[in-house]
Amino acid sequence: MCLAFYEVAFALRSLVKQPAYPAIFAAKTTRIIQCHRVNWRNLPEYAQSCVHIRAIGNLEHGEQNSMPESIEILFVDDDVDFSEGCVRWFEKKGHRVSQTTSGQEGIGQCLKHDFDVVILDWNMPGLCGIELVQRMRESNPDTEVIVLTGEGTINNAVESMRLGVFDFQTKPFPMGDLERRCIAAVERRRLKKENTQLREVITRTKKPATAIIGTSEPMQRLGRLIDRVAPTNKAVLIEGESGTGKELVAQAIHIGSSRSERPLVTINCAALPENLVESELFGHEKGSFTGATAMKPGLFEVADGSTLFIDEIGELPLALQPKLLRVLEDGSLRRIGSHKERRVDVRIVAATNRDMKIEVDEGRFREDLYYRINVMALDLPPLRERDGDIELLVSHFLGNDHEMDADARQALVAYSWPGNIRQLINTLERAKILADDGVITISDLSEEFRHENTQDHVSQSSTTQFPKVGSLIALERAHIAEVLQRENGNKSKAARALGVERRKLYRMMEKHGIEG
Ligand SMILES: Nc1ncnc2c1ncn2[C@@H]1O[C@H](COP(=O)(O)OP(=O)(O)OP(=O)(O)O)[C@@H](O)[C@H]1O
Repeated sequence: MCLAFYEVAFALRSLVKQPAYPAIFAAKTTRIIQCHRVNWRNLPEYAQSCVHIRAIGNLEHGEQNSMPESIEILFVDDDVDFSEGCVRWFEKKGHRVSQTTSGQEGIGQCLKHDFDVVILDWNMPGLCGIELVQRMRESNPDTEVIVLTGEGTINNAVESMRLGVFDFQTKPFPMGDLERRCIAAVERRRLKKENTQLREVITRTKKPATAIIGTSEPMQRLGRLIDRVAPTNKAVLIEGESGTGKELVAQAIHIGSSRSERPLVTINCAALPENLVESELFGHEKGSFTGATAMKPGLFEVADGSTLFIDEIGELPLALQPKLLRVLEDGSLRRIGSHKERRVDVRIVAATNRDMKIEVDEGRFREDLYYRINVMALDLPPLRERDGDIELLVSHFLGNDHEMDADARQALVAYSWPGNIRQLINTLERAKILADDGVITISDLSEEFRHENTQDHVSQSSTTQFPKVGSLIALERAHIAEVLQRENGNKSKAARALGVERRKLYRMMEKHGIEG
């Protein structure tokens, strides 16, 4: 059978003539409110005249979604026979269904659990329809609400749409259609979530993923391991010195997984003040601490269905480690200030430049968490151990507008690269600026490259270029930049040299706009 699918919209211009809708008019002027699919025959006559119908497609039964996934549904209806019938029908279809007979209980359940869809009756003793929908939307803004009522007045329909319910239907309503509406509601929920994810990721992503360059033996081995591990759902721990490309490897693992259509979400534990890490990862409710002016989902929720890359996991505060362990064990978490248990499906890829075994031995990292994140370990070799890769990387990062003479190339190949690929990129960027006529010579490289094979890259003659006159802030900036350069971008070493914690160094770099 071929079903015509209609999107029915109430044209506001007509509705505003009805005194019952001034609030909508004030808020949305000429916009059209979506009313989704309604039973045309059930609409009161005057409503038909102000309804705009647009066919959005013809679908064969079952064509819409070949195999509906299991949906978590809550029925709130005081008609026990009706809702028990619904529960049985939906359970047979493989959905997970709960049921309550009062609005108050329904809200209680929603506070404890994150349902995909709530199907509720409009007229129940105690809370009226509007109040119930309002409270549901407040407590669970992500849950889609479908109203199924015996008294479908246009007034109620419009009020519910205004409150953001997904659909408003009158009883009796065929079960098959109700299931299709639930599937569509879950799709809207998924799209909303994806939208949040994308926005979050866009604000965080500095640049698109880069190809991993390197044909040396250790890099070929790494490539094979990435191919093996990427399609699994297993947690991966990437270890390696600073600047060896750990973030790039995390991106490659995500791209090679079945989650690649969703964005990779990243958090750097060292770049955030300790007290913000928990809220970033797990989210918080409004008012749960000073400054929590609005509810905010954490990155675990943002990464639901995708991969979360936890950079510098060795910096994760000890007090938070049990909470992370719990998500890894059963996918459950609670936002700060909330009793509600939420479930997420997130793959963890973590990275560190610390020796995690030492962290465990010295009591800074929980052993049980270490084994959870270390299901598969990838060890990134330092650049000095990648035979032949320096030449490839130099050619790649030189680009088409610059050349390099043989002496300069030789100096780069002979160098030990303590700051790895990041240092190599910075070295080339600097040399490109200094090069005459686009040709880089040895004189365009800094002092340490001119002394072949020098391991002591901290040149005695390299003096800090402090501004002669200037503010304390400018002095601080110059000093941090100089120490970072001297340590070839290695933040752990730079932090040690500056006598501050790594986390503090990140904040100072951010404050001064120093790139890492
Ligand atoms: N094999 C590679 N091919 C091309 N570019 C690379 C490669 N490895 C690293 N890079 C580049 O080097 C820079 C540093 O890499 P990345 O940030 O992934 O290192 P990291 O190991 O995560 O560093 P940190 O530990 O300091 O966070 C990035 O610009 C990255 O794109």
